[in-house]
Amino acid sequence: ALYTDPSQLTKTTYDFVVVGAGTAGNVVAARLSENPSVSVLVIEAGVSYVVLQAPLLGPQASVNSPFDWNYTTVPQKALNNQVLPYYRGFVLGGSSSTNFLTWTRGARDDYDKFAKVVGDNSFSWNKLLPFFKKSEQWVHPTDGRNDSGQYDPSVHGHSGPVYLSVTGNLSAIDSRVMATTQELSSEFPFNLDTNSGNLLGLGWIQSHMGFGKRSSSATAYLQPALDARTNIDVLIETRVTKLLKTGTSSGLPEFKSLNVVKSASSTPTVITARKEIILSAGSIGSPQILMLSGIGNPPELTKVGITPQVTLREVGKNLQDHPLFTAQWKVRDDADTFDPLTLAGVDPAPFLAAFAEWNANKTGLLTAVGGKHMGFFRLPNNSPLLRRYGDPAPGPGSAHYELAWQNGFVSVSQPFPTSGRYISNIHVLNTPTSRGTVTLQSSSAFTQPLIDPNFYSSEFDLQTMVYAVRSAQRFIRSSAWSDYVVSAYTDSQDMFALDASDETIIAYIRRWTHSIKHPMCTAAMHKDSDKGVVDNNFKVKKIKGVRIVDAAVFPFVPSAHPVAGIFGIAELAASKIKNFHGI
Ligand SMILES: Cc1cc2nc3c(=O)[nH]c(=O)nc-3n(C[C@H](O)[C@H](O)[C@H](O)COP(=O)(O)OP(=O)(O)OC[C@H]3O[C@@H](n4cnc5c(N)ncnc54)[C@H](O)[C@@H]3O)c2cc1C
Repeated sequence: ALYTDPSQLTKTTYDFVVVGAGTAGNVVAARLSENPSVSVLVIEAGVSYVVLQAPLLGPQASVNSPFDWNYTTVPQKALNNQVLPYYRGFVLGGSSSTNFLTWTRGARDDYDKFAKVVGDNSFSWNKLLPFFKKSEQWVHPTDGRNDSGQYDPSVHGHSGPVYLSVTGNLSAIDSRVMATTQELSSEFPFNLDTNSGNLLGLGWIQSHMGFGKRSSSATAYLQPALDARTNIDVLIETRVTKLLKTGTSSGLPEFKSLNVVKSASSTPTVITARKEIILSAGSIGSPQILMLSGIGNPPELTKVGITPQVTLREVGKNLQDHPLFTAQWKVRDDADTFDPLTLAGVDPAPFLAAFAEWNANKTGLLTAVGGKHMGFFRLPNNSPLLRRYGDPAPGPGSAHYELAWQNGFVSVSQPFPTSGRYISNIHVLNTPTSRGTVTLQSSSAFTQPLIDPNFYSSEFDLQTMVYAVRSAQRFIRSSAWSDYVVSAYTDSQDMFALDASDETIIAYIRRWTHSIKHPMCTAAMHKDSDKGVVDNNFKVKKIKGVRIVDAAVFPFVPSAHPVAGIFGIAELAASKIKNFHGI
């Protein structure tokens, strides 16, 4: 059943207690509850999800929204000391209910390196592929077009819970993008399916949506489990404030209870797990809960008035994220872009009509995300950057940077213009070498932690983005765009000038970079007992009774968008936990 207050629970002891009904938490909870003899409670700080389902409205789900934690970063030195918004889902489904729906697993090399770092072959690409497939169900796009030639069916799942498709509604720029892959095939080769393990090249964007709607871990895993089973309960709008030590096991402190509250002033209710607590509160929430429980780096805990209980120095360290910025070109006034729906101050009629169509039939413009293509690329082998700094990529099949094209004005940081037609380039750094932190600024679970992604603290990261800009410039100057693109947009004019210096490009990057919202690795898995926070079975080191299953456990950020990988890793974790308990 679904509860909104701890006082409504009919019991406070369950076999498994999952903290966070987010992307990974719902996978684990749903899989564990497949066994009717097992009881599962999922605790979620955020709210119920029902809205947030129209794919094109993805970005509206997070910005200043009640479905988001509305975190901010500490001032970013390399970004002119700007404080950035740092979005995280605060809702059933977590960030899979508020994200931009892009579904990429990453490269075969990313996971083969993962397996090496954690000393467990189950994390290699070949061993993970069945779990990636287990989470997905390929469906055809809502516009009814034939999607063959736009993905490879053999590398996808066809009966899993999460709907996956190439996005509906072809757009005016698609044929020009495809023409560019032919004209500049050595720099931008076409890749039939960037989710095949072979990530590199330019392909059709795949999104976690089906039948015109977002498919999240709430709609795909949690809701069906709640509808069909009596052994799973979900408690929403309730925050876990700390884990409680309940005894010792094999000489280690055991934490099998936790405190939950409705608000900062409520008296905590204690909830207990007979078997295990699974932390799936995400890369900010999971380390925060560990530190609030006295598990972390002792001097940092003492500083905020918390008595250290277990020394695990890497809790909250190793934060990795992909920086991103957008830049736009003005295109012909008669171009068929989505700008009439999205620009600031435009006539609301086209949007209202599109929304009415989506509401009635789940068809139309809102069923598509803003871009149809993305590409994953590497610095050239002879790049001076690789000579100077070494290659941080997990392997030669991993991407250093990503470019994507949107059929209209898109930005995560710039103000929107009020008129015109545009194409937007998205630039992402996929192998960041900067490392950040999540630390407590108070002993209260209601004070947001200090989040420092520490963007561009490494010169490699900044210079790779400069290379990405020059690459995007070559793309749009190919002949496919000569009768379409008019000029660079005002903000991008200097940067996209043919003779732009590195300094000019860097000034733009420092001004407009934001997070792509992929924070990971803050409770990293490592094979050595004195490194990282969890072992290869997702168990928190030096204590008993707690595992972490979410984005925090990745040892390094994959060289693509992470959500598909998180679903796959959560499927693997659920299978490991079930095997361990023989359920
Ligand atoms: C706006 C946005 C856009 C993104 N776009 C993409 C994209 O297009 N493609 C992609 O691959 N990735 C994208 N991402 C990233 C991706 O969605 C996340 O990395 C992923 O969903 C994280 O999964 P998770 O299970 O680690 O955490 P989450 O899904 O965030 O789940 C954590 C859950 O724990 C809950 N929680 C936290 N603390 C507590 C507490 N103390 N008590 C109780 N509950 C708690 C949270 O409310 C949340 O529901 C985006 C993220 C955002 C926010």
